[in-house]
Amino acid sequence: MTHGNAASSAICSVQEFLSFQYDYIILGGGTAGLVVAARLSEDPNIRVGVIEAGQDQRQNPMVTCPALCPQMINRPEYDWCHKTVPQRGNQGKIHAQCRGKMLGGSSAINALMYVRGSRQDYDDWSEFGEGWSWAEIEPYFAKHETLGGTELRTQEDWPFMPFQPKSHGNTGPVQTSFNQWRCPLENSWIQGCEEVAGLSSRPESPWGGDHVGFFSSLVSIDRVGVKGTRSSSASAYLTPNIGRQNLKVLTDALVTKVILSGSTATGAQFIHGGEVCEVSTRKEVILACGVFKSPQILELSGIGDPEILQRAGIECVVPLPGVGENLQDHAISGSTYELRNGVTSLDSLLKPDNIMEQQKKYMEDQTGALAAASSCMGFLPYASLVNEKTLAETCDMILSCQEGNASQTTKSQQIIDKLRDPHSGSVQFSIFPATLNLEKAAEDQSLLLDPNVSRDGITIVSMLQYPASRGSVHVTTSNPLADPAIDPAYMTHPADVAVLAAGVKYLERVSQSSHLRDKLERRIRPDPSVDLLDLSQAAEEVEKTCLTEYHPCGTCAMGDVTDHRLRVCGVTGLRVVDASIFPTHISGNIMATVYAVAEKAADLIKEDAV
Ligand SMILES: Cc1cc2nc3c(=O)[nH]c(=O)nc-3n(C[C@H](O)[C@H](O)[C@H](O)COP(=O)(O)OP(=O)(O)OC[C@H]3O[C@@H](n4cnc5c(N)ncnc54)[C@H](O)[C@@H]3O)c2cc1C
Repeated sequence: MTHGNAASSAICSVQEFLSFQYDYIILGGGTAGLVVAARLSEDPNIRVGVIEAGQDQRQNPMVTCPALCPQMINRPEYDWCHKTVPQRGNQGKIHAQCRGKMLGGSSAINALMYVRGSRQDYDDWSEFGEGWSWAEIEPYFAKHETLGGTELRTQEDWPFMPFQPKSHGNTGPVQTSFNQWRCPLENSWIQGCEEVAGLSSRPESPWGGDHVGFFSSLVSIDRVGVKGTRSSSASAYLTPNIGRQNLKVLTDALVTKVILSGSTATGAQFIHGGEVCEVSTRKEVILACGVFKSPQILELSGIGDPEILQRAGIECVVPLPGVGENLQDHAISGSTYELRNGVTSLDSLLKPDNIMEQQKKYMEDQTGALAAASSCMGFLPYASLVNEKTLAETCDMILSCQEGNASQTTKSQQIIDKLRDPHSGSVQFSIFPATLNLEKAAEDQSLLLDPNVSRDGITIVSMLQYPASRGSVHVTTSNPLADPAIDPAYMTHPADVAVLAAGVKYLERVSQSSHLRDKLERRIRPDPSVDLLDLSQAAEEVEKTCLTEYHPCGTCAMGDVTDHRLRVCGVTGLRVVDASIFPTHISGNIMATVYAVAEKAADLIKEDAV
């Protein structure tokens, strides 16, 4: 490993960046992009250039202090602040779509929950690309991770924080840990969920391919090195390699297209300081601009559906109709409750005196609420939430609404199989120990935390893991400065409404469980007049209040847009490596899977270079 001159930095001026010849150009220095950059530049003979639209925020406390992440949302210095088109399945609402705009990308703005999908999710992926089964991707989870500080779990919390060391890495760049600070109500919620689901045990190893059940999850927070700080792809993969002479990173540079010579990618065009610049590559261009911008850049480069490109005034160079299709997101819906007198949540911690105490604690020993993230969660099979008749009706809805090509038919069948599977985590649940306003937050996520609470509250949410709805992201103009049209198509499939409603109904029962009922004063949202135990009323609510879990994926899907080695079909020298290559959604939060995809992609690129 070459670290070069310690005084030099990979982050450079545009003049310096343009003065080099690169073997690989990576477009987007986000979660996946920086993994690939770090792995490829391990060979000192390989020169790697990264072009990132955002800035270097690695030392900014907003990024490094875990609890401050909500404050970055909807601020253009951190967030792309995308908007969706009006959502016809959600009363025409325009949803905010936050994406990290800085080195580290969304791993630098996200809510830090460290979760992996189920074994079956990746086995299903292998139907769209050889080499992506659970057995084949599992080593790349361990490769990116170091699980630290497990000895810091208190005796009381220990039973709620199960893990098996064999499922975790201990030398990877991304630091994971359990929360040290937790809201006292979290364990009661876990017990209430278990009581209603009839579960007598917790998952043994939630990161080992089976996470059905309830537990306090890991978070991407360092407890060992720079204690109490966010571990992002920038801190994990760039900071340790910042002195490499063969790695150059340009910030504040907006990629506008991939340069093609015929159907071969030869470089990239970008705008920096108002100037249009071009950079060429000897080997490959790696597109890692994320789920919304990677398909946009392909289309701006003339790769995509000829009709869509023609409408936007872009000449089609490589027809590839799957680009920008297959957008899938996890949708959330849930309820907010006021707590009884004497029962507290994060709401009281946010009061001025308490927050000052927490700030002092964070400064002193990097612990307390500011060094924590929301992490209590669980997964249940849909088949366990509804009776056989409702299950059959939901599966029939998917069968009868089937449209599209053979790949979409396979995807629909996989969803049906998972909904029927009594061991599949097809619905995720979580508790946010604060009063949230889910209804307002859909349109402006900075309004998620309700500031005007007289009593402490909690919000419990249900999350659809295998959406049957399919949305899209497409250019509407050849102007690279304009956002693409983002349509997640929330709740446009009746099966999605049915699954999410069943989750909301289950949580209403949890609120009445013996572990919670004497701690909750009343439900404040949805209005108590709504009977959430009635599936049709719960369905109306989810159609009204759903919003993103921040997990959009699938817009340059493996099998449709890329091959199994993530090479763009019909183009030489161009790969996509980010959340857009997911062919189908996974159960759980997706950052860990993006890291694993990027680690595996780096190996594929190295193998293909030989
Ligand atoms: C608010 C929020 C909360 C989340 N919470 C969690 C969580 O708790 N747990 C979890 O597992 N997942 C979470 N996620 C999801 C997860 O963080 C993302 O899915 C993942 O990080 C995406 O990685 P990526 O590499 O695909 O894209 P990104 O990390 O978004 O990287 C794309 C990069 O490309 C850059 N870029 C884009 N366009 C251009 C351009 N034209 N030119 C140059 N650069 C460009 C961007 O600035 C960015 O740096 C959350 C996401 C968000 C936004």
